[in-house]
Amino acid sequence: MSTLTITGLSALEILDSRGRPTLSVTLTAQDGSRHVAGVPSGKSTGANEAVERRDGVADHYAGQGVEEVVATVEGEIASHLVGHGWDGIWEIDTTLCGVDGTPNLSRLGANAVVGVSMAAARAFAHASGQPLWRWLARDGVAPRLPVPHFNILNGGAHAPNQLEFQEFMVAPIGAPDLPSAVRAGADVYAALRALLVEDGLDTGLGDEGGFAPDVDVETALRMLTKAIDRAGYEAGRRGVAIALDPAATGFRGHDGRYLVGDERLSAGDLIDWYTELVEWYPIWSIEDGLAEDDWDGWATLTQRLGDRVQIMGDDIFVTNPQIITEAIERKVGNSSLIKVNQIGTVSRTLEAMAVCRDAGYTQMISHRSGETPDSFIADLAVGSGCGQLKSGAPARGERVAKYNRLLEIAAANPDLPYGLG
Ligand SMILES: C=C(OP(=O)(O)O)C(=O)O
Ligand SMILES: [Mg+2]
Repeated sequence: MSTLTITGLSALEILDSRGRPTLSVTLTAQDGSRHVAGVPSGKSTGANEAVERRDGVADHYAGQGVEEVVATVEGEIASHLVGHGWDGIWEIDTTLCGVDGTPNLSRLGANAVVGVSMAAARAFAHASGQPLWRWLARDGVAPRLPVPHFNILNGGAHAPNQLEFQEFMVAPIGAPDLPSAVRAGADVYAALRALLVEDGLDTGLGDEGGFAPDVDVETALRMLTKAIDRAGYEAGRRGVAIALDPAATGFRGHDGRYLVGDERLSAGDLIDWYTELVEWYPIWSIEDGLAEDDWDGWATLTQRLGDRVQIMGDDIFVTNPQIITEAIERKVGNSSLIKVNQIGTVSRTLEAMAVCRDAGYTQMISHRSGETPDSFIADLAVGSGCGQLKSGAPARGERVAKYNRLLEIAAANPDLPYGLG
């Protein structure tokens, strides 16, 4: 094991992909090497996520800044970390959580903590002489190149249209290798653009780089299926499948009904509709199909569709090992989305993934809708061997940075397997 002595810690307020303030953290190690992490930021956040801290006063250009968070990294956090030798990321992360003292990192800010934790992980990888993905691989886990899930059609909180579902992703599950999968994502994205133009629909983009036309859910699914075909791929698991993130908390009314078009659906109605959609379209995964507090509905959804599609929790699980453990006990979902900033440290992220693995729950590593060019999650997806990554459309620099990092890893490591595993 390599010991890491931290000699410096600094932070900077930068902009994320939405033009909102976020921070980058730079950690300097004893050998003079510098390790930088860019902090992402979600918009459709789960109620139980670790808390992103922002300055109290909304400022003139982009909402609330993070200057106080920058000061916390350089002041309080640095005072606990700099000048000490550390034996592992667990030790640093445990110290950060202890110094924070709250269950959700709200005092220091999860954005401060996660930036330091990611930079520290990079420093440990460097000290061990390994690429980040290999250093992140834990005992008993076989690294692999994940199936990229390209979010090419955006709705919900990420787009100005009326489309209820937040994300319509294409997943080249049947591609022979990672480069072919990335090419397939780009081909389908281009085909969808052409279809939108042909139909006179808007080709403006949502927050994650997918198109944001004003269409309803079934039209979106029809267009996606057609785009897959038009691009020359087989629609379905042997070729390019569809994954949905309805992010259902976002279209649930105060009375607990789900508001879709003119309809006010119960959880049961919505589950019936999902069952039909899975029948009619090549859907392989549904994330946040019901609201985050609708645990009974989730159990029913899992019972009804869990043996046919991946039923994945995002807002409901928030990458929290305790919540995922409860979900496993209650047979809620069969898969978890994994977002590092949702739980706040690299160690707790790895713990959440281990809990999933032990229970046979699949996992998908995820970006946030507000991103930087940081490609940490690409390495995490490979090292964890989970087989799935979502990072938005195959366009826009902050999204493409992750897919391009996968391509780099693939090129340098031709023996790494590709696929769901
Ligand atoms: C990536 C997502 O969105 P956000 O980052 O806004 O939570 C998501 O809901 O899966
Ligand atoms: Mg989600």
